[in-house]
Amino acid sequence: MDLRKFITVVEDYPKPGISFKDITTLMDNGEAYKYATDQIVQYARDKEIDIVVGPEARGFIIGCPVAYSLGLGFAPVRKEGKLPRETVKVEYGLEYGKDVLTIHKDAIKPGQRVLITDDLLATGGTILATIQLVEQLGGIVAGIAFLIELSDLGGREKLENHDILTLMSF
Ligand SMILES: O=P(O)(O)OC[C@H]1O[C@H](OP(=O)(O)OP(=O)(O)O)[C@H](O)[C@@H]1O
Ligand SMILES: Nc1ncnc2[nH]cnc12
Repeated sequence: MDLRKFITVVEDYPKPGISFKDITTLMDNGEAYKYATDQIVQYARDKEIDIVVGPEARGFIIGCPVAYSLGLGFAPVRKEGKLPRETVKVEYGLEYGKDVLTIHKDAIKPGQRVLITDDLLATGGTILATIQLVEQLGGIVAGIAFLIELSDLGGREKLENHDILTLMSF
């Protein structure tokens, strides 16, 4: 299936010069959403994953159905102030800003193998921060899966020591 045709490109959103890749037109198509989810599940199957982790908000949309399908749990990475118990945190840069990501301190046990999911790899800031959070807790990043890679923003180069899957690129 050609997943690219389900992505809507919105120019100059949320700021002039940004070409926004809107995944909602993939998610609201049951066949395309299932196909994309199944591709990631297939990628993860032989990696002996213990838990799926994804950053808010769009990492949840990708990671939760993958975790469900693999029969695994999902641990959310959230922006600061959103998780109620003790967290670890890391500051990171975005294509259009800066923020702090957190995860519950007990979300991952040392030695657990983690699949990280997100919708899109741009500069790689979000995913690098997520990797740091997982590793701070002693988790092993066994795979990282995205729907979309923006190939001009250098994210892939920052992840060169990791096993990554992207389902389409722009
Ligand atoms: O590779 P990067 O340059 O870090 O950019 C990619 C990240 O940016 C978007 O999330 P955003 O922070 O906009 O949050 P949202 O999912 O809550 O909209 C997107 O969902 C990725 O997580
Ligand atoms: N160009 C883009 N489109 C959609 N989400 C993004 N997150 C970071 N850059 C993005």
